[in-house]
Amino acid sequence: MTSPLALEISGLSVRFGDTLAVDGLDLAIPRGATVALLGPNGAGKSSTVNAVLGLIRPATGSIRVLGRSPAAAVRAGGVGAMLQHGGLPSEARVGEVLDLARRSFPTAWPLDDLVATAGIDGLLGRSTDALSGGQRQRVLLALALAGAPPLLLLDEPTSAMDVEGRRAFWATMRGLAERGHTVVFATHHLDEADAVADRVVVLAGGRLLADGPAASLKAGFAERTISFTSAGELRFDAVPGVSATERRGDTVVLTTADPEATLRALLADGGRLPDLEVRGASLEEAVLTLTGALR
Ligand SMILES: Nc1ncnc2c1ncn2[C@@H]1O[C@H](COP(=O)(O)OP(=O)(O)OP(=O)(O)O)[C@@H](O)[C@H]1O
Repeated sequence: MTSPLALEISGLSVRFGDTLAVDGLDLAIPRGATVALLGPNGAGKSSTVNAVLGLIRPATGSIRVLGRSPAAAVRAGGVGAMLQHGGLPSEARVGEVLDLARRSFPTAWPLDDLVATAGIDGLLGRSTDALSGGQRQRVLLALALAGAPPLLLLDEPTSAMDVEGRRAFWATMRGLAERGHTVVFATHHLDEADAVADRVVVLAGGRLLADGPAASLKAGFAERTISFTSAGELRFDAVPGVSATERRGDTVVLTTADPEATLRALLADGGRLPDLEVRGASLEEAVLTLTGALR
């Protein structure tokens, strides 16, 4: 029977000498999910991705990819990857490299659609040595997609892309997810993870800290931020609910566990709050708090 899971990781540990890069990781990712791997530098994201691709041998644990061993899944064209240090052959045309990649898979992605999906229109005749960082990443994406793999593993895929390139890239990923592909990506762009992933996995020191929808992660943080313009030297420490105050130029930023009580007090007696904004924790704040970078 075909496994309903794209990825099943049990008790995975990866060791480099004295460094335990991944420490007892359990993760089950169903087919069709879009999952972000988050965590600070050295958290173990790349080590996990590399182990799933069969590029490094785990110290302990087991990994099943589309119901098979990593090597068998990769051999069968089940997995496409964009790695952090992925390279392109030198002195070749993009079109030639792509042709070669497509020919090596049992089912190649149709060229026209592949070019449109990866956004590399106009680059096929270019030398691989004459690409910008963002163009290079899109060509690497096209190579990852060449075999129409059900599972995509992307390690910081947008790190060299400009804002427009990122937007286009994530629109492509959403399209792939809608077509049933499973997308697992490591990133430091938490806003992107929040917007794109239906599930986020937070690692630190090789351990799993959180695993669930971004909304549940953020909901665990009851505090809200209230900001408004106030030029005076008024102090807000004693306002009900307020646990921290900060002034950024003319803007006052209050952190409160009870936003209703805080606002009621601020607006009492005809008080005015120009440019008022109330917002919940961002995914960035939630992850930084979880990983201990914020109090
Ligand atoms: N080839 C290697 N040899 C020795 N140590 C390594 C190797 N690769 C990774 N490490 C170590 O393993 C730990 C986890 O690294 P990993 O690259 O998996 O983290 P990461 O979460 O991907 O970090 P980043 O966000 O910086 O890419 C780090 O302490 C790192 O120094």
